[in-house]
This record gives sequence, C-alpha cells and structure tokens, in this order.
Amino acid sequence: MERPGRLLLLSELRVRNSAYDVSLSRSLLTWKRRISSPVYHPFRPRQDFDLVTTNETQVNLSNDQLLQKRVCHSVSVSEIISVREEEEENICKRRDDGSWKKIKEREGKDCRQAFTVLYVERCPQHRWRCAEVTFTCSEAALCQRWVNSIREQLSAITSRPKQLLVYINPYSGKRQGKRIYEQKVAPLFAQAGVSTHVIATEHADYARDHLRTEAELKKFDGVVCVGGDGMFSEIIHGLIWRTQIDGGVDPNCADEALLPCSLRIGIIPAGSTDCICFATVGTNDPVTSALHIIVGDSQPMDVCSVHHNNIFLRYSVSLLGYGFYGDVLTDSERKRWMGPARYDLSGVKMFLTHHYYEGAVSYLPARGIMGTPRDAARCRSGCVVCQHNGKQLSEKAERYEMDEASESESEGEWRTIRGKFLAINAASMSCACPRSPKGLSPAAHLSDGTTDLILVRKCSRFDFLRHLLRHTSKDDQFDLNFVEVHRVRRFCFTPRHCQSDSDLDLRENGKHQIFSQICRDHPACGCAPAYSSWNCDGEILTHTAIDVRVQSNLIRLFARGIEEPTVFEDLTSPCAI
Ligand SMILES: CCCCCCCCCCCCC/C=C/[C@@H](O)[C@H](CO)NC(=O)CCCCCCCCCCCCCCC
Ligand SMILES: Nc1ncnc2c1ncn2[C@@H]1O[C@H](COP(=O)(O)OP(=O)(O)OP(=O)(O)O)[C@@H](O)[C@H]1O
Ligand SMILES: [Ca+2]
Repeated sequence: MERPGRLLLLSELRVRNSAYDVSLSRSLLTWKRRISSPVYHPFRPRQDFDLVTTNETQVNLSNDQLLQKRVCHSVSVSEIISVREEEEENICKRRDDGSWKKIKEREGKDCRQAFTVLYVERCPQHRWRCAEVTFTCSEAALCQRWVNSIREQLSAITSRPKQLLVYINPYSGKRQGKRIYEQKVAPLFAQAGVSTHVIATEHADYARDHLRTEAELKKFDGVVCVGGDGMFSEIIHGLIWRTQIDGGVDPNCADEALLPCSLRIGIIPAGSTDCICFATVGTNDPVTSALHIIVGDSQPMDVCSVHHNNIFLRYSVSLLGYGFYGDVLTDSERKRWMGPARYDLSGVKMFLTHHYYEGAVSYLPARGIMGTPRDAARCRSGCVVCQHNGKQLSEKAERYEMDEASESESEGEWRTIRGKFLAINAASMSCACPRSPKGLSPAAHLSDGTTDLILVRKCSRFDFLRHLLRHTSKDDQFDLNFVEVHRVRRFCFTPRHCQSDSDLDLRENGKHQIFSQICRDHPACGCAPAYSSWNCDGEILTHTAIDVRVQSNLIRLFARGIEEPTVFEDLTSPCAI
C-alpha cells in the first residue's frame, strides 16, 4: 500500500448519510468512516453487511477487522479519472426503509454542497471499471476547496493524454468498432476531459497512410486504434515510418537503429484475435483499455523488422508464423465474411491438411540476458526481466556508438537448423488471447529485446494436436521432442525448394507460386505445396525468405502490462489494516 505522504486536505465529509474522515495527499485520496456511525449490526449475516461499494478481498478477518476494512477506502491519485461538482438536486437522502431518494428542493440547513470523484476500480480478470463516490460538504467553500485540490493534483500528472487521434476500423471483428467507441469509450474520454479527433477508415491502409503523410502529429499526445491486430499493425507502420522520416533515418535500411516513436498508442479491442491488447492489459475489454489510456499508462514494446534481401517488408509485434499459422491466415482471408469464427474453421482445415515445409532457420541466440522461454515466471506489470535486459541493451548500444569498429553481433554466433517443419513461429510477446490465454510463448516478454523462435518439426497429426491442445491447458507446449524453442535477437529463414536446392528464390520469381497454387487447389495430385506464407501479425507476407531483427522498445502503448493478482488485492479501494 502506498504511503499517504503529507496531507493536503483533511475534512469531515459525508458519503450518503455517514460521516467520513476524508484526506488528500499527493498520492492518495482516503475516506474512512467514523466508527460512531451506524454501520454494523452483529446479528446480520456478513454478506448483508454491505454499506460500501468498492471491491474487497476474500480473506478471513474478524468482525472488527472486517468492519475496519470496509469503512476505509483509498484510491491512488494517479487512478482518479475526474472530479465533478454536484448539482444540489443530485444530493441524496436516506429513506426509513434504507433506500435512497434524491433531494429535489432546498431543505434549509440540510442542503449541502457535494462533489463526485470518478476513479478506477479493479474487477476480476484484470478488468477495470469507472466507479464513483459522492462527498457532501458542510459548506460550499469547503466543497470548492476539495474540487480545486483534486483537480490540481490531476493536472500535475504530466503523463496523461489531453488530445488523442482516434482511428476506427468499421470492419474489424464483428463490425462493432464504431458502436463500441461511441457507446463505451467516448463518454469516458469526455468525463476525463480528453479531447479527440476521430477518423473512421475508408479502406485498408487508410490509417497507415494518413499517419505517414497527413496527420498533424504535433497536435496529439497519442494515437488510439479501435480495431484488431491488423488495424494496430497499420498504426505502428504509419507511426514508425513517420518517426524515422521526421528524424532523418532511412526506415528501409536493415542495419540502421530505428528511432523510438514518441506518441503512445492505445488499443480499443474490436477485432477477431486482439492478442496485442490481451497480452498487454490482460483482457479484451474496451472500458478497461479506455481507462488505461485516460490514466496515461505506458508500456514499451519490442518490434521485429522483417526484411527480404535487404528490402524492408513489414514490422511485427506479436506472431510471425510460417507453416500452420501462415496457412490458417491465408485460408481464413477467403472467409472474412464469417468474422472471428473464420480462424477456427481454417484452423481445423489446416490441421487436417497437415502440410509440412522444408527449410533452414538460422538464428542469433540472445546472450547475457535474464530469462528463458521455459521460465515459469511471466512478463507482468513492472517486469524486472524487461527492465534488466532493456538497460543492458541500451548500455551495449552506447558502447557500440563509442567503438564503431566493434562488431554489433560479436557476442553471439549464428546457429542453423535444417529440417521439415509443421510450424515456425516467432513470438515477440506471449501472444495470449482468448483462444489461448497463456499464449504461443507464455514466458515471452513485452520489452526484453528478444523474440521466442518456436520450431515444430514434422510429426504425426496426433502429436501436433497434443501440442496445440497444450496452448489451452497448464501443460507445457514445448515439452515435446518435436518442438524446440530459442530466445533470439535475430533470425533468418530460407525455404528449401521441393525439386532443386539451388532454386530457393523461385517463388519470388513467380514461377513456383503458380505450381504451389495448383497443388493447393488440387490436393488430390498428392504433391504438398513447397511453400507456406508468413503470417505477420495477421497480414500475409509476400516473401518466404526473410531476415528478422528485434528492435527493442520501439513503440509504447497506453498499458502497463498484466497486473499480478496481489496488486489487485493490495491497491483496490479498501485500506490495508
Ligand atoms: C484443439 C484446440 C486447439 C486450440 C489451439 C489454439 C492455439 C491458438 C494460438 C493462437 C495464437 C494467436 C497468435 C496471434 C496472432 C495474431 O497476430 C493474428 C492477427 O490477429 N491472429 C491470427 O493469425 C489468428 C490465428 C488463429 C489461429 C487459430 C488456430 C485454431 C487451431 C484449431 C485447431 C483445431 C484442431 C482440431 C482437431 C479436430
Ligand atoms: N475501412 C476499411 N475497409 C476495409 N478494410 C479495412 C478498413 N480499415 C482497415 N482495414 C483493414 O482491415 C483488416 C482487418 O482489420 P482488424 O485487424 O482491425 O480486424 P480483424 O482482422 O477482424 O482482427 P484481428 O486482426 O484481431 O484478427 C486490417 O488489415 C486493416 O488494414
Ligand atoms: Ca520480446
């Protein structure tokens, strides 16, 4: 529990008709019921004893402890959304039967001034809600002092966005993006005093191109993406590109260190997978995401840059998948009209098709870092692994700048694995999503400067199903003899052509693409396609031979990583005893 620090205000105020000692420090707003108030009836069952509205933890407490816990609440100032003065007619009075009625007319000296504080309340499964509490003051001047003091504290928080650029993809997921934004998110932004400029995209790549060339980014404190992972991908492509051009860096050059984007990105989930939102917030809930944006959270994230023959192709933050996930995506694109269910149907189809692909994967292991892909520990809010590795990477970059002659990759040696693979996946973060709540690589980190390279070798359908099923249970999906996983900084993939070893680039020349397509369309010919496609955050790449590098902390989200349950217990409103 945060220490309250020096008190700025301390008053006796009323919440409903009970007296509370209310205090405000730079970090906490606390309201503690005066014990003399009629709050406790020893003969009433515990669950009926519910005069306070905030969360409570299920711990064994004595009646006295329970009483104290339930009468004292505190909210971190950083999680106050806003404060508003109440009109007189909104002030309530308790009826004899215990219910509440609004006081309509002025009732002489009973009439008081009130203000309402809106704040973040934690709910199960990492969801956040906007809760409110109304304080009634004995005089108008006192009410004004409280409102001004809270507003002063809020305006001192410089990390909160004031002006946001919002892109809505009306066709994401179940096509609910606009409705979700207007009904659930816009009212919260208005309450928090956040101004917005909202753009509904007119076609694919609209948001990317707008960010690249037109958007007046100086006017904004952040960009909000209402949509799925594909829409988020558009946003980062526009933003990263624009940042490099504005900063005089060539975004195409594979060896150039890219400049981090200064604007943070908020994700309002409205897509089909929404794994970037799920893996950074812990839930796909528009209200929770909106609240993380309002309080000005910041979560740095790794981005992989993908090149082919030194030509830039795309960025990836979640999954780069060849074989199974590439085929699922290719097949599902033809079924877009089905919405999110397209992935399940294509998943079953590709599972039954059971194609494997030959090729060589070379990788540069991540050395001298904390963490491995087989760790039991997970990347969580304030992750020490990300902090440690991030610090080490920036120190290394400084050393490299001072000594240009040193080899950038001198610390690692390339390793190569050749074989037949059902899937080659690179997960730069866990890729947790509702389909797989622990994700493709449960111990991957959001900002450690690495990606987890998962190789699933050719195996029986039964074994592959065992591997897939483990994504949905507690069992370790890597603990199988046909699966290996490596934490890497960089990797390359070269497909092996089914007929000729020297013919590695035929697909890019177009010739093999035709044969491959024929075989795909006529499975009866018995010739399995030689090439799959790369699924890059839900977009299909045009090349199969790729070179991938992790760019550490290139972007920042309005998120804080998934919170541990202990944070939920300790920091929610009831005060620690
Ligand atoms: C038997 C159940 C097994 C369930 C196994 C579930 C594993 C799911 C792992 C999901 C990983 C998602 C990674 C995120 C990728 C995103 O950047 C991208 C863009 O949004 N989404 C997809 O590519 C969308 C990818 C969607 C993949 C869906 C795969 C469904 C597999 C179903 C296999 C069924 C076998 C049934 C046998 C009878
Ligand atoms: N106005 C538009 N019309 C058609 N397509 C669009 C439009 N705006 C964006 N797109 C494209 O729609 C694609 C899918 O969008 P999005 O990722 O938001 O939803 P999804 O595919 O349902 O979800 P997920 O990526 O989470 O699986 C993206 O590739 C994006 O470029
Ligand atoms: Ca990572």
